[in-house]
Amino acid sequence: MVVPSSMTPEWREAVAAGVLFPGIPTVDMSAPAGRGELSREIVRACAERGFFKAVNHDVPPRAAARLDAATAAFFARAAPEKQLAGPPDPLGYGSRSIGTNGDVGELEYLILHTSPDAVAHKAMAIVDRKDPARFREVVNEYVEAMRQLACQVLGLLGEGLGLRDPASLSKLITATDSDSLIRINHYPTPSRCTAGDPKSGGGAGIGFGEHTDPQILSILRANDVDGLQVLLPDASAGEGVWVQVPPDPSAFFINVGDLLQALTNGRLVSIRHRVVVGASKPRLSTIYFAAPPLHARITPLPETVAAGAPRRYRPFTWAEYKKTMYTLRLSHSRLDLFHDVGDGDVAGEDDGDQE
Ligand SMILES: C=C1C[C@]23C[C@@]1(O)CC[C@H]2[C@@]12CC[C@H](O)[C@@](C)(C(=O)O1)[C@H]2[C@@H]3C(=O)O
Ligand SMILES: O=C(O)CCC(=O)C(=O)O
Ligand SMILES: [Fe+2]
Repeated sequence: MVVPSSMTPEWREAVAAGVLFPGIPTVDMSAPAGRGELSREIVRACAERGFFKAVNHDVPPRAAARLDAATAAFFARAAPEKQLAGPPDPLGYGSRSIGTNGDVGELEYLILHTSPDAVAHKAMAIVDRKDPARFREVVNEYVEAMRQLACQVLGLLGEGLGLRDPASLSKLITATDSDSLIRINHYPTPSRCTAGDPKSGGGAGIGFGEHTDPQILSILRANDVDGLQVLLPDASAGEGVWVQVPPDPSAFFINVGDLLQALTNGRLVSIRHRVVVGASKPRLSTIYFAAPPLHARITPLPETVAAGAPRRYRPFTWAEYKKTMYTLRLSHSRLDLFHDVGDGDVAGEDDGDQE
């Protein structure tokens, strides 16, 4: 387990003793205390942490098991066969390189657009030529389950934030031309040459470098291999601390993306996270990135801008944001480039035309 050096002594002691994983909220999606309490809990987790673990959700275990079997079979193929599905353009199969600006990690991956047409095309062309219908069916089933979970969370956030139309966030991702993605990451066990290399941190290496997710909401599920870490605020150290997220294959880890931070004027925070590898088993993770259509206009929702407070972000489209993001390194704080430096546009002067 990684115990970040900048942790307070109390935290360090508790984490080392295994009695506490500070700051990772767990949310029971079956709403034992009622829907109102559930929506408040989710808003609080997304505002204070930008991240929570969802348990007792409605996603059928079968959907996850079938996708894991199909993707594990894909990654088990010989390299030249997998490379037929790459290089990522930015979708498709990739190995080690992340994006096109020099980022690398100890992983291989598959990124797919979630529209049924795009899934069908990839299934037929590259992923499973022997049985494309099966791959298509398995991916579509999982994507549909993720879309429903994302809508449930965004609906609850809409209620908890007191939006005039509580469905306005979920509507952004349900449009037929939504730009949502699914990504499957496979982190092989570190090779013998790097495992003992002190420069690689005594066996631990960077699987996926630190970053925020650009979209609205990300839903991650992984096998029982650890590695995911989130950067949590540490009031006493004045800087963040990297906290290991204990694996739980039956749960979903949900994080706020940059667009949701902008839509809520910074009330909900897009959390930085990374994957550190070094475990003795390969890690397999699947992430659904819920995104709006390319033309969607992103601007702080009026209800999230406190009276008299400035809007922190200027209006932009998801297409514009994406274009900028692909020119930047993984770790870039890209949302900062969309700060409103303009004419003192304040709450109450609502231009209200959210798409
Ligand atoms: C370096 C990059 C990879 C990335 C596109 C980018 O230019 C910056 C954001 C990266 C990221 C992080 C979250 C997702 O894994 C991802 C698919 C996304 O939408 O933004 C990746 C991009 C990628 O790997 O193509
Ligand atoms: O693979 C993981 O567990 C997380 C990867 C990630 O954060 C991403 O792909 O954006
Ligand atoms: Fe991520």
